[in-house]
Amino acid sequence: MSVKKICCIGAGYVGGPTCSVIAYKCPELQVTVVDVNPQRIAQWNSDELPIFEPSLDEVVKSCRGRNLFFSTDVDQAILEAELIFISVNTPTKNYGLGKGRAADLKFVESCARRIAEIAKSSKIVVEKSTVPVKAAESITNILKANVKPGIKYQVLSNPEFLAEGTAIGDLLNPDRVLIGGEQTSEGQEAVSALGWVYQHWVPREKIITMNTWSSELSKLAANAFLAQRISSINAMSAICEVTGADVSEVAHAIGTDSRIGNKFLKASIGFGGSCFQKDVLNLVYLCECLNLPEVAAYWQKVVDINDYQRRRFSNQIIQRLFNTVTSKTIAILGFAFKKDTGDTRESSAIYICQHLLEEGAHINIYDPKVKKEQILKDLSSRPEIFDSPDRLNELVTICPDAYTAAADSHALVICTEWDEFANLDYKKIYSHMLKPAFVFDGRLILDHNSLLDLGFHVEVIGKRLTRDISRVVRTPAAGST
Ligand SMILES: NC(=O)c1ccc[n+]([C@@H]2O[C@H](COP(=O)([O-])OP(=O)(O)OC[C@H]3O[C@@H](n4cnc5c(N)ncnc54)[C@H](O)[C@@H]3O)[C@@H](O)[C@H]2O)c1
Ligand SMILES: O=c1ccn([C@@H]2O[C@H](COP(=O)(O)OP(=O)(O)O[C@H]3O[C@H](CO)[C@@H](O)[C@H](O)[C@H]3O)[C@@H](O)[C@H]2O)c(=O)[nH]1
Repeated sequence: MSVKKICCIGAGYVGGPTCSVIAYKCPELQVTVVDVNPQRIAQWNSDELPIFEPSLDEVVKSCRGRNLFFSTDVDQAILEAELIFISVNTPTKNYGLGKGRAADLKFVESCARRIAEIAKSSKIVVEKSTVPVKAAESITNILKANVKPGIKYQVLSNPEFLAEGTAIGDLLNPDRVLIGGEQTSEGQEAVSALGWVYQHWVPREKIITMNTWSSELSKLAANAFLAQRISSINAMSAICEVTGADVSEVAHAIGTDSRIGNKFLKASIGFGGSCFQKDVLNLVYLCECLNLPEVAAYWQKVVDINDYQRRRFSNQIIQRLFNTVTSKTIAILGFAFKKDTGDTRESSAIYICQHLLEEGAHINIYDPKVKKEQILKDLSSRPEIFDSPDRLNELVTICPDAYTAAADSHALVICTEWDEFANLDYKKIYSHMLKPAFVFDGRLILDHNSLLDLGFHVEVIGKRLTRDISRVVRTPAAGST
């Protein structure tokens, strides 16, 4: 089947950037991204895109209206396209069977049903959303059960590996593109058709093809391995803080082993984002359903350690502030789940702020890209913390910059590794904070010795660093040798 028109259902963090890059690299293809959310589509058609992603603006503006379209007319786009990406959200189920672990596939299923109802010609349906193994089989069953005469469907798995904040670079220069399909001649023809789209810019050797189930599992496996590395280094960070070892040195030492590699070994306040926790829990649930309880327990620990790391960090703040933060003011720098994105889904900052709010702390929050309404919405996800509706607004202040957030605060907490936080005037910040002034670096981005010299009490993940210890280390005292 030759592909001329592509439709993508779901104009989110994946559908939007992925299809913009396809349109950018394949000018002869017409790409239409559709969504049921009219506000989102209006933003994609405006000067202020619904998501912040470096270089996304340029890519969208170079092809929007030429061969890239954003629309709410889902049916028309389905009707016209030969190839349809399903790129809708697959959140953790919050009801019924598998609640809190299984992926909720209701949006994926509704797309399959819509395609079956609308299509008047054969389609290649591409599962771009992250799904449990065998989801493609369910999509195929729905399509085939509703098939009209003369129409044929092929369902492919083509998971997305982009990371937010680097999405455009990841899409333009992917480590690999994975395509899973049926091991039949029609299946392989569909795999080739999708491969042809990517071959416009991705070298052929980076396009990996396999059976559908391997492809689906590979996506969950990749995220589970990445999340597991973070939980592993964060578990090491707890040992470091007790023993006096330095987690960055340990990460460097193990990362030079080419079998381990040096990426994804940055200790932190725990991984956030819409994917890692959701996908690891999805894997845990899959293992339980497959009667593999030991395997399920193994992966569950990756999430448990992440929860532990977040709680450990907020407990450390409370302990260092003389065991109480009640009515104290704490400045939180960064609310997004990582730098270079405005996305806050599952951000560790949410959990840390909620722990501090539970203790009655006042918090001043500054993030360069997250909007006030989003922060307040995220923090109110646990209404039981606030004994009255006004309490949230009483305890939380959203600030226009880091200096305002820090003024008159007892402590400054780095939650997101935004570059600008490393270059602030900490002398000025110190002079406007209450004393003793504390800095908690949850991302290991600050110059800790300079902060100590300015008079701050400094606490960092994975390293015991007090003013006194630092002095001993940096200026060997007489008689210490
Ligand atoms: N965010 C990431 O970085 C990332 C990376 C790789 C894979 N993924 C996976 O990709 C999928 C999408 O993630 P996302 O972050 O783009 O989600 P998102 O929530 O940003 O976007 C999903 C969009 O789908 C729309 N939608 C839902 N049902 C629809 C329907 N029936 N018809 C039309 N539109 C519909 C929603 O309105 C929403 O705008 C998920 O499975 C996710 O796990 C995400
Ligand atoms: O060494 C590290 C690396 C990351 N993180 C944290 O881990 C989280 C996730 O970061 P990252 O993986 O860079 O961003 P995501 O956008 O969540 O991307 C992940 O999830 C996507 C959705 O499935 C996949 O497509 C990507 O390949 C995968 O990296 C963030 O909170 C990071 O701060 C650390 O704490 N330490």
